[in-house]
Amino acid sequence: MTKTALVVDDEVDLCRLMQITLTKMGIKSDVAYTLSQARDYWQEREYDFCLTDLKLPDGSGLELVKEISGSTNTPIAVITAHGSMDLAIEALKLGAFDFVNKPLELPRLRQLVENALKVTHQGDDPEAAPECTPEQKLLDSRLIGDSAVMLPLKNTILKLARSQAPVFLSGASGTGKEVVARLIHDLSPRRDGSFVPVNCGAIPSELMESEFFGHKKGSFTGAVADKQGLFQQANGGTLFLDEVADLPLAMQVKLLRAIQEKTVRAIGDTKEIPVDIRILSATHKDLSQLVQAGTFRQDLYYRINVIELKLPTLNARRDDIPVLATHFLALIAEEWQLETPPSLTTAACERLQHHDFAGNVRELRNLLERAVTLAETPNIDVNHLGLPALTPADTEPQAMSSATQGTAPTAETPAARTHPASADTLLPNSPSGQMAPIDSSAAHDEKGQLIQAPTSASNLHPYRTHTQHYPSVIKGAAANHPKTAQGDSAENIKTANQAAQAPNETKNINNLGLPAQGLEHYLQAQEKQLIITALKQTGWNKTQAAELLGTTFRSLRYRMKKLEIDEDQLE
Ligand SMILES: Nc1ncnc2c1ncn2[C@@H]1O[C@H](COP(=O)(O)OP(=O)(O)OP(=O)(O)O)[C@@H](O)[C@H]1O
Repeated sequence: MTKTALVVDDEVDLCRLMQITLTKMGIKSDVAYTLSQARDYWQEREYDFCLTDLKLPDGSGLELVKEISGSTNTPIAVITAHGSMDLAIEALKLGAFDFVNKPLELPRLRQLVENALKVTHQGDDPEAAPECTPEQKLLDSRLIGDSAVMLPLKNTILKLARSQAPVFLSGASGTGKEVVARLIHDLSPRRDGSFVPVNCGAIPSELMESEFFGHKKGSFTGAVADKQGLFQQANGGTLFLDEVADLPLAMQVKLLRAIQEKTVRAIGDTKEIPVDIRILSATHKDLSQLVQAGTFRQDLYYRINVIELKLPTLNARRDDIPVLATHFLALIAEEWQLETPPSLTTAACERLQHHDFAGNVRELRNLLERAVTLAETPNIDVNHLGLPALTPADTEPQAMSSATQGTAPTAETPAARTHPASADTLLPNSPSGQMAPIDSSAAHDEKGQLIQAPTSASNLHPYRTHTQHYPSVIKGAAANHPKTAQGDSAENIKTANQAAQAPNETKNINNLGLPAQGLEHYLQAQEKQLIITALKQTGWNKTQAAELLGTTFRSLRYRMKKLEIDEDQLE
């Protein structure tokens, strides 16, 4: 069916130019020269998208943005006078899909229109129930959790995916910021382009400019060939600036310019190259505080933080722990090629729901990996979790709410609501922890039965996040960080497998289920393995590994010395 557009601008020549461009793209369009005319057209007819100037004779195009995006899913883009970035940002905040600057550059206009049409293609099947759309299915299979805080978050993600606005993902470490960033990209009209994640804290400052913008051969010592920067790699797709707070100030200025101008210039090059990217960014730090402290530029903050999406801590959504655990156990079974998928006993599941997850979802996953490693059978019980026994006081609603760091409902936590278990049932080796076969698709059995990991691999994550491929960073930083290149998902999986299978020390349990060579030896082997896993995940960056392990850099360095962990010997 022919696509249709409404063009709103009072400049007759410009309208003609836009109409000709649209016609060449096979799109029929109506032109309105005033706000009221635009409203009339909008009432009378249906359009696939709208393109409006902001300055109209009888009002502001922002009003139209508010009206259209508030009542429909139809994308509306705005045309802004060159340099009026503030208005463009306001339009994006109000729900505009994208903006284009005057004087109009036709390639940019065509690109915008193509993206708008891709948005309108999404959810084209009017028969499909909202929960059955491919977008919703993808979202549900990758962002696990349907607690009260997750449902509105998922709706917002679907909306944000349709827009081109920069999104800033905030939230504590391990809450899933990278998972969400990937989802926004994969659900967006840019999904056919690349998703380029970059850990801003991992690039040595002297390599930063070359990493982001590229360089020409011979532009500095060591530039033996032309190199494409991350901006160009992300062209047509999404650039995800992870740990954006760690950008040095000098780089912040250059980044701001590239984001505003939508052009980059490689080191040693004379010409600017246009790039079409969407910027997503994230940090677990309080960026507004860093702005106040003067270590993060206000203008860049304003530019990347057009829309902020705050991810809840795991403590604030304890209802999701069973379903997350099921998901991770299925992943572990798949990745480690375990014959029988592991499953949690009721007691173990309840113990998890009472744990204070300072490391959020990542901690849950790591904890389960350790538990599967420790358990001799596929049944994961409380004693495999390595968590201290709960006291009756721990299970009281007040104690639970104090563990939520103020983010969960304080009067009555979700955990307390769903699992009004007595302290007895939460103690290790509770008699309630018996195996019982249940429907493998059930995330949590309300009768308090076993949590069983599904055997189907249909909704498994195709990747393990946190330490992602950063191809450009890796190549550039290789000289300084030779191990970074190995920090990819395959390596993570291998490391996890090693943790599960390889070290004889960790498996060295006698028939009585006790460490054959004594507790001390056994625990040291465990400690060593976990530290190596963390170091490998961070490309042997000790600061980041310490953070992953919830310890300090000094303590990690001390332990590495004590346990004789040496990068060179291990590789
Ligand atoms: N809702 C979720 N569903 C499934 N897996 C999740 C979810 N949230 C987080 N994870 C998993 O938890 C781990 C940490 O997630 P992620 O790296 O996205 O967190 P983050 O907030 O970006 O952390 P950091 O700030 O430390 O970079 C990953 O293994 C990820 O796959």
